[in-house]
Amino acid sequence: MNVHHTPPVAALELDSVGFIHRGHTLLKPTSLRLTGCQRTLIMGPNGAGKSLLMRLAHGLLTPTSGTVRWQGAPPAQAMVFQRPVLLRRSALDNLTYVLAIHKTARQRRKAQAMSALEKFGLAHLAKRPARVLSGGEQQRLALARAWLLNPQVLFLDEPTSALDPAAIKAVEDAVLEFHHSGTRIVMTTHDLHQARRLANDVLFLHNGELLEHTPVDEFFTTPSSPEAGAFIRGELVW
Ligand SMILES: Nc1ncnc2c1ncn2[C@@H]1O[C@H](COP(=O)(O)OP(=O)(O)OP(=O)(O)O)[C@@H](O)[C@H]1O
Repeated sequence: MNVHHTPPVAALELDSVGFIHRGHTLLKPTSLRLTGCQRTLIMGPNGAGKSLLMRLAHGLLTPTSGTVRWQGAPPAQAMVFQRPVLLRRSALDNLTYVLAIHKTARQRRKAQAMSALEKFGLAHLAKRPARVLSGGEQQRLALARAWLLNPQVLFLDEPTSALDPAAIKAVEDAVLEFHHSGTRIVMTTHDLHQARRLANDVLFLHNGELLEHTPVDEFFTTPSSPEAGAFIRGELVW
């Protein structure tokens, strides 16, 4: 199945990236740089601008000011959403469809798709309509689909917020699997425990402003903004 990459992933640079909608500043000018094969967790209360920042970084939204730039060739990217968008087809066909779009030879599609289903513990559900799968199974199917794209950067927007602990564990294991194969991870979460488990570094947003970009240990032990401190203590309600 996928031949995972070894070349270094291009750095992503945001230079004074802002987003204003109908006169409201939703993201204040934000500059940051993501390099290497890190797991970056974007944290902050509801409405802080986490998803917005991620969509701008992924290129789903165009900033109203500033620039989003890859240093070098833009890498293969995939994005996993809070609620997976799946086709009204079987789990297997959701995957072979993606392979067809990416022009994988017809005779190789089924084997590759089955291999991805196996990797994410879904082989026994291959024939089941994707839309009747449980929330956790659907999310794993979305991850299997992303795996087939062999992304160098994987963006995940609160992929576990609707899941129970066992399903959360399965998704987190899958995220680590991507990372081990050389994929940079950029993920939003509300969950402090999840950030401690997964993050190398943390981006902390509050009211549309990036207040911190720090290694995870530093974020939890010596946050530099009072807002991050309050968030960590559970005092910043959302
Ligand atoms: N494309 C858009 N057009 C207009 N407003 C937007 C757009 N995307 C997000 N917003 C607004 O920007 C603000 C930040 O939204 P965002 O979804 O980024 O927050 P968040 O930090 O991810 O919050 P949550 O934790 O609730 O998901 C919200 O007020 C939202 O309504």
